[in-house]
Amino acid sequence: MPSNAKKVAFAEAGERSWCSTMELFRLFKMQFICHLFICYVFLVSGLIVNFLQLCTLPLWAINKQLARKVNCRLAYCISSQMVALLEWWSGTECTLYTDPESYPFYGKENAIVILNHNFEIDFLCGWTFCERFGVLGSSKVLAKKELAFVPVIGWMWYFLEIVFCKRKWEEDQKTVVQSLQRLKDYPENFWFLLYCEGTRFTQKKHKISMEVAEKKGLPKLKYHLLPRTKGFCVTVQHLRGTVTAVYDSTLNFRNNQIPTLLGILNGKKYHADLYVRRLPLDSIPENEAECAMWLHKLYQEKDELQEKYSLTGCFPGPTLTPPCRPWALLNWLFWILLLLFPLCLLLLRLFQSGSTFIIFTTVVLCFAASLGVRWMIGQTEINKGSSYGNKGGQLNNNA
Ligand SMILES: CC/C=C\C/C=C\C/C=C\C/C=C\C/C=C\C/C=C\CCC(=O)SCCNC(=O)CCNC(=O)[C@H](O)C(C)(C)COP(=O)(O)OP(=O)(O)OC[C@H]1O[C@@H](n2cnc3c(N)ncnc32)[C@H](O)[C@@H]1OP(=O)(O)O
Ligand SMILES: CCCCCCCCCCCCCCCCCC(=O)OC[C@@H](O)COP(=O)(O)O
Repeated sequence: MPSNAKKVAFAEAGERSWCSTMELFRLFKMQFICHLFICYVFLVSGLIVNFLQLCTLPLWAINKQLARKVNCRLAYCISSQMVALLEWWSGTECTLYTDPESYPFYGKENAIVILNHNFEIDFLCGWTFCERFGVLGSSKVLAKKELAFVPVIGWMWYFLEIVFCKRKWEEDQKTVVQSLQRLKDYPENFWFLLYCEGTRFTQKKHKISMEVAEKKGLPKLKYHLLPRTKGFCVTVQHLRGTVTAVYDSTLNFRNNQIPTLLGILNGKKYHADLYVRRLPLDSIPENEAECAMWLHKLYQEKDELQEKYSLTGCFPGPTLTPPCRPWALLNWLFWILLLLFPLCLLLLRLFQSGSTFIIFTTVVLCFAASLGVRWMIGQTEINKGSSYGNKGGQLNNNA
């Protein structure tokens, strides 16, 4: 065989074996036993971190700023595991479309992030960008109160001073303002995420919110629910002087993919596109009614952008994707190695004991834990979402 043909045959054989290895790895990632192990690491490490967070309580009285910094690092141990799952396990790619003048500010200032709420893993893509710009541990959100009770993540959020709301303004106003005031002297750079739509997009919620838009004389949106303006206005008002910009962010997935957390756990690769516009906070009106109108106008622009994306399959402008950092993976590997040994020891002891009762109890406990994790994953699923936004509600005259 001529040497060139030999080289080609060699390269082809190499490629074939690479492909079959990747195929095996793909099948491996879909195995239930892998998911069980990932969830075991997440749950046990999460509960350890929650316990350590609890131990920082006395520190808050002595040195509040130090306690906050410690809690940011502890929270990173939990949230970065989910980011590692997205980046390294599923291999999902995240592309950032933004202008080069804004890029140097990301991660170097406090900002309010506005994001569309259409996907089950939009929060995870948000976290991924937080990780890449070094603000994952300190990232904040205006979250619905129900999430505070989710073990691990919800409990971690208490110590991160996350702002919770019941989505009933009369009850929320006081607590939301108090929580925002507390962030004024936060010792780490943070991004404060606001899903102004207040709930995830469903056809029913969209139809109802467009009826509200019509009654308010606002233009209809095709890809977004009508934004709720109170949370945004109050955040801008109370974080003025603390945050310097609003990051108007729009997320989409290539080829009309509908990503899910279960898909990520199964190793399914997605491609996320995020478009970010940096808007200086000074450009946002101080007057509440004007601020609300500003937000409605922003959502009209976001809607036009989504229309462009659906026509062209990409956002306009340059892409400047921050590189994937190794820390999330290293943190995950650390917990895997730490928790693998006691698990093996436990399983060994279990089978050595030969006791049917102990083995049965362990199987029942594993089953209960996996049901618990399944419930947690359910929190991210749109079809299990709340009924908030399914009713039009009363209208005031001011938009
Ligand atoms: C460089 C990279 C950049 C970016 C990277 C991207 C992101 C990374 C950033 C940070 C990551 C951080 C964390 C992420 C991790 C996890 C996040 C996970 C989840 C949390 C998400 C949630 O829980 S979302 C739900 C909770 N949040 C919100 O609801 C926020 C928005 N809502 C508000 O602001 C509300 O105003 C409120 C909650 C404060 C109060 O709500 P309420 O309903 O009581 O009052 P409203 O005044 O808003 O509503 C009444 C008015 O609305 C009109 N109305 C009635 N029906 C409808 C309807 N169906 N649709 C629209 N409007 C309606 C009604 O007429 C009233 O009108 P008024 O004229 O009287 O105002
Ligand atoms: C290493 C990783 C292991 C993964 C396995 C375990 C995964 C456990 C995941 C728990 C995730 C809990 C965090 C939930 C964040 C959900 C964000 C969200 O999207 O909330 C919805 C609200 O905005 C609106 O709610 P609706 O009114 O639409 O209803």
